Amino acid sequence: MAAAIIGGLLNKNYSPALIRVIESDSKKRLVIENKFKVSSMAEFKKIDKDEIIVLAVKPQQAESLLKSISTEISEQLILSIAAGIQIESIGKWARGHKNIVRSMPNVCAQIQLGITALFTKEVLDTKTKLAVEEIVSAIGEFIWLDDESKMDAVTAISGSGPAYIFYFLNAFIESAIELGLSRNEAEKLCGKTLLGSSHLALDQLNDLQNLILSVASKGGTTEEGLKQLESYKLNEMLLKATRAAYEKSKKIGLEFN
Ligand SMILES: NC(=O)C1=CN([C@@H]2O[C@H](COP(=O)(O)OP(=O)(O)OC[C@H]3O[C@@H](n4cnc5c(N)ncnc54)[C@H](OP(=O)(O)O)[C@@H]3O)[C@@H](O)[C@H]2O)C=CC1
Ligand SMILES: O=C(O)[C@@H]1CCC=N1
Repeated sequence: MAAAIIGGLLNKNYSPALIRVIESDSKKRLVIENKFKVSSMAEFKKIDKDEIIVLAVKPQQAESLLKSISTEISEQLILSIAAGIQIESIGKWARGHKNIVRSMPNVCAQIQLGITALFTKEVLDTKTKLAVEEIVSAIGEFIWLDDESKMDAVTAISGSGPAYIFYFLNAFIESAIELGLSRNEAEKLCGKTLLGSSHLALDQLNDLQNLILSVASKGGTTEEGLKQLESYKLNEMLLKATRAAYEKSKKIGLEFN
């Protein structure tokens, strides 16, 4: 995800000189430097107070990392993308630090079509708020949440969501092959169907039933397919899947916080 954010910023003509990566693995450091032409450090050192620290490690790595760098942090803003990790914990691990924004982006950030949810407990000054928004808009769109607890739902929906869509697309392609199409044909037909349908639906999200009806001609083929999806209760399965991800996000919160 960190690479996606860096890529997005560079794509928006952010100067590589403004970005520094902390990476302890020397081989990885070299790859990052070569790929993005940004500077990197093996470990966190004192930084300017108006720099933003993007916390992009795995949730289980956040506590030890923050504790180890807490004496180096002063009033910089910490922008966390770690799933489940609450602002209160980040503050605690960083010796009472307050200037924290918690966010949940998604993997579509890689092509700057991500959606990021943001939350902070602080009243950010305009400059800091704009700087945060500049970072997340480099990887797509963003929304501010009014309640941190919504972050678990966001994680289950737009954070994890791309994986459900990839899972669906993979199954869709396998079905197409099962019906006699070649892999190439199946990938092209299914991929473009998903892309076109997404674009069409984005304009009419409050009228999806109507869109469904516009495809499902009376007595036609789509009706038969839809009947099967309904009889296997795809909607209930989706609810179960998103609820499981939501509960896991809450559990990570409780476990590490
Ligand atoms: N993947 C996704 O779609 C999304 C992920 N997230 C969140 O983003 C965060 C990162 O996820 P993701 O990018 O998938 O995970 P990765 O494991 O790919 O990235 C985490 C990186 O942090 C590095 N790291 C660990 N400890 C340190 C340290 N002490 N100093 C410097 N670097 C360190 C890891 O290095 P090493 O491998 O050497 O340990 C690794 O390169 C997670 O908290 C996740 O919840 C949020 C939204 C979407
Ligand atoms: O699966 C995860 O835990 C992370 C958070 C959202 C997407 N990936």
